[in-house]
Amino acid sequence: MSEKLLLTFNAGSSTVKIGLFRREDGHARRIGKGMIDFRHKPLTFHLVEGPETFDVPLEAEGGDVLHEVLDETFGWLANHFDLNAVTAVGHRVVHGGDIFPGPVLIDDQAIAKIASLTSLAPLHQPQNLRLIEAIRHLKPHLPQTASFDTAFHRSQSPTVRRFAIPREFHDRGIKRYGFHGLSYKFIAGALAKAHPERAGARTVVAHLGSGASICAIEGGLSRDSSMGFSTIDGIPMATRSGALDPGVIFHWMGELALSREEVEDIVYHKSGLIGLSGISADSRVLLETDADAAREAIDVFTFRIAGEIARLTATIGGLDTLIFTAGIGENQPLIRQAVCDRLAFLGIEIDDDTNAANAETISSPVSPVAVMVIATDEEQVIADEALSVL
Ligand SMILES: Nc1ncnc2c1ncn2[C@@H]1O[C@H](COP(=O)(O)OP(=O)(O)O)[C@@H](O)[C@H]1O
Ligand SMILES: CC(=O)OP(=O)(O)O
Ligand SMILES: [Mg+2]
Repeated sequence: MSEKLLLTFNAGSSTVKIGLFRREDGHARRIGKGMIDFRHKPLTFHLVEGPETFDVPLEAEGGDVLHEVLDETFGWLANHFDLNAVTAVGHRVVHGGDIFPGPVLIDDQAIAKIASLTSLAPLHQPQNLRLIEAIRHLKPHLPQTASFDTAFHRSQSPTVRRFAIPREFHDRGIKRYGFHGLSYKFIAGALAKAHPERAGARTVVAHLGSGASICAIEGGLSRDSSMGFSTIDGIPMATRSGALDPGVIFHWMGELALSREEVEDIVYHKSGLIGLSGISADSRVLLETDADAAREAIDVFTFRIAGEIARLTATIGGLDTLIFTAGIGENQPLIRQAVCDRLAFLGIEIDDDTNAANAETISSPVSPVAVMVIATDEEQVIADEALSVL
């Protein structure tokens, strides 16, 4: 058995993306990918191998124990790949707090530390831990590694990271961490590779997926981001509110006597595009309907994105390159157009044809800010980081 494979898991709030990589002279080369979307029951495993895609219905139901889902998923993967060749598993872990400055090999101690950060990312961290435990259960001999979303943002200055609250809370971890770091690390690397002349410039990256955030990058380092303490912060998302006046929370809990769970459910699951429109959490659907509420949802979304890009531009003292990425950023010309129209005061100008084609550079030749579309690949970063610690 000469071939060595590496498996990666990218567990977000509602999906798990699986990557399969071949280890080639210290590099990880992607050979397959899959996705399970926990929003849709019965669960299906969406598998991509080269140009082919397969949608496989799963019998397992998910819930708190993922062994069964993974066992079934491995069964299907084994039809396409030699899983006996898998020599390691890499995970995205959303919160590394101040504990993890970079990727680690997972052992009991690391698991305990990851678990200690659960209260800081209640939606993501338990899912990440469940996956790690499920792999330990199914394949106890396989080494596992963790790559942290927060690690990329540790280069932000104390001024950026501090909330204007009493100092004692900052010392107890109530500060801005930032997320989607694996995606931003990938984009910073891809920009440096494709356009070394742009790599050192002032860059803002808009990661617009179901979860969405924006990051200001300078010289490949994170300087500021729209997400701070939690994954609710910043711009509105598919189902999350984005930044919200804390007075609204007091009103809900005080005047309306809603419980913490009810408030959490509103801001994490019932807000953003689904809350604004009452129609769908998927911007594709909203762009295709004529309903006023759908148009308004997109307007609020692009208004808040443009506002945040402007704020981040102030953090890095100007803007040379604006990059759109993730599901919406990579595939939705109308959203990119609407955001860029709102940023026309920066001189930004989009070319309609290249924008419609999702081309790599979509700004017009006269635009002083280069506007780009780069596909992100968080799994590639997980795989590369896994190899770096194994
Ligand atoms: N091919 C596509 N065309 C248009 N929009 C898309 C496409 N793929 C994904 N999207 C949009 O991106 C969103 C999901 O983005 P993604 O980056 O996969 O999110 P996440 O990782 O948070 O699950 C979808 O809700 C949809 O609005
Ligand atoms: C950090 C975060 O919100 O992740 P996701 O978009 O994968 O839910
Ligand atoms: Mg994601």
